[in-house]
Amino acid sequence: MGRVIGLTGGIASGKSLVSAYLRELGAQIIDADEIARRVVQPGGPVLREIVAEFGDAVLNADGTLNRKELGRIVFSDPAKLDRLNRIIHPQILAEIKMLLNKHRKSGSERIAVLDAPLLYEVGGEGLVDEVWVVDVDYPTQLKRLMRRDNLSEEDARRRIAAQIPLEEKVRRADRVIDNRSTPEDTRRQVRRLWEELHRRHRVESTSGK
Ligand SMILES: CC(C)(COP(=O)(O)OP(=O)(O)OC[C@H]1O[C@@H](n2cnc3c(N)ncnc32)[C@H](O)[C@@H]1O)[C@@H](O)C(=O)NCCC(=O)NCCS
Ligand SMILES: Nc1ncnc2c1ncn2[C@@H]1O[C@H](COP(=O)(O)OP(=O)(O)OP(=O)(O)O)[C@@H](O)[C@H]1O
Repeated sequence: MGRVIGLTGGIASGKSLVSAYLRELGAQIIDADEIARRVVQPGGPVLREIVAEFGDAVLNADGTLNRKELGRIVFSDPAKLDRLNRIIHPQILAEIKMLLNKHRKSGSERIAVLDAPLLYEVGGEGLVDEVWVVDVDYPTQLKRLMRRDNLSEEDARRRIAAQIPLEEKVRRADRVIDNRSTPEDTRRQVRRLWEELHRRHRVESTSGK
């Protein structure tokens, strides 16, 4: 009851693609990137702390966070990224814990998927029942990231380097989805894992676990 899968991987490895399929299959998606955007809304303590640390240059004229500018600052300097993480990660984690508790307490049979690029980096694997990692080879990841976010090769490499290496995440994963090939191929793997999860689940409930 209330089972939770942690979905992670590298930047631009294909988590959004996989979580969209999982949603179609009936999963309830909890999106950490979306939570990260919510906790920096104007008027809140997190945005105030960010401005105190990085200055007014990280604000748009309307008082919202200038994400592009903050991204430029933190992804070119690991010490600055660390300072941002110390401000924002505790808030993101608290929000995730609250949503997962709500899901578990609801008694819902629905499977929840926590889509969190930094699940391992923030020590969040203990919050989920199992971890699925979306894998891709480095050249493909780099190419897709540059194209999607319109980044130079150097900037894309830096963003990839700001995370635990994907090979390590793969080693730590319970299940791995290989997203090197076509979206259709990935969809087939996701469906197989989803069916396997339900088979395991049924065995567990009939054996009284
Ligand atoms: C620096 C910010 C403002 C840049 O915003 P931008 O809109 O350009 O990127 P977006 O938030 O969509 O993130 C894109 C991808 O970058 C990667 N990424 C984001 N934050 C981080 C980080 N702190 N460390 C390493 N990689 C990160 C993730 O793979 C994410 O999916 C933003 O990424 C941010 O607030 N980051 C800190 C919050 C965080 O850690 N988010 C991840 C959720 S656990
Ligand atoms: N199998 C695929 N074939 C071709 N392009 C793909 C494939 N999977 C994903 N992409 C493209 O690669 C980019 C990255 O994928 P996606 O946004 O799903 O990654 P993500 O892991 O969610 O990234 P982030 O960590 O930044 O949130 C997107 O532009 C997406 O359209």
